[in-house]
Amino acid sequence: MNNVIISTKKLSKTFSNGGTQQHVLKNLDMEIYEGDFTVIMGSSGAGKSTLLYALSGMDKPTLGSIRFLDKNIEALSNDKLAVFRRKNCGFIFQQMFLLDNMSILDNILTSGLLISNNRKAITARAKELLTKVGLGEAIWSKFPSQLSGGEVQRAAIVRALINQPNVVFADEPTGALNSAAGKAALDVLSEVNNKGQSIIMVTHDLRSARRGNRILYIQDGVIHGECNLGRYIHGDRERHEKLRLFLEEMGW
Ligand SMILES: Nc1ncnc2c1ncn2[C@@H]1O[C@H](COP(=O)(O)OP(=O)(O)OP(=O)(O)O)[C@@H](O)[C@H]1O
Repeated sequence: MNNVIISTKKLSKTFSNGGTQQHVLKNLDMEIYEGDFTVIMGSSGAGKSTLLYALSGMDKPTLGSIRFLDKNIEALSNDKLAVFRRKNCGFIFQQMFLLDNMSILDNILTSGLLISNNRKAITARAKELLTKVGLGEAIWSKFPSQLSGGEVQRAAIVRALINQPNVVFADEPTGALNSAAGKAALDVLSEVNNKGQSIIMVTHDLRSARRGNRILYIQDGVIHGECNLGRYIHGDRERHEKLRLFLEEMGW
């Protein structure tokens, strides 16, 4: 088994909604392994996104700790956390908008140049990734407002991957994509995972979920079950069936 890259101890997240308290994550202990494509599933409202935000340091837990590499991220100041995230994390979240006043390519280069000053290499990588997700040259100079939702989503995926982060956090990365565009996006995620980057993805979509090698099912604020599928192999019907049976058992 690979090294642990993120672990939580008694992780709790409670929201106060109009005087009532909602305990979404409850004393949750879990580990994420380096190099894994971890998928978080569960019913709507179970707390999948809440968990993803906590693991990635986008949101602070109410109680408990999150060890990410050699840092307890819940204890970091906002500035230190921002530096840590920039160095180690890529985010594919629905609400992570691109900057409106910049072209698609510039949006991606701006992220890339935050941690590297090799403009030539960053530009080449950006163009390669854009092409892989199906965004050809014709749209590189367009502004986000001139693109469809699915095109923006694919550009956001490239932006998340440009710095080759240790961990890519993805929340329904294919949510706005049709079948072909979704496959292209998932192929890029599988490819970077095969090269060693860890991925943690929340999804409801079976086609996306079966890319993962480890599926975690969240229920009642804790990890209720897990399924190890092994590395993704294209066209492997057995793994699809194994995932389907696991989800059926979990009551999905
Ligand atoms: N910022 C917030 N303030 C108050 N309540 C919140 C907040 N964020 C999430 N919640 C509540 O916490 C619960 C879990 O939300 P979360 O988005 O993590 O669920 P999810 O499993 O990702 O759901 P879905 O699959 O529907 O996206 C929901 O009941 C939601 O309303």
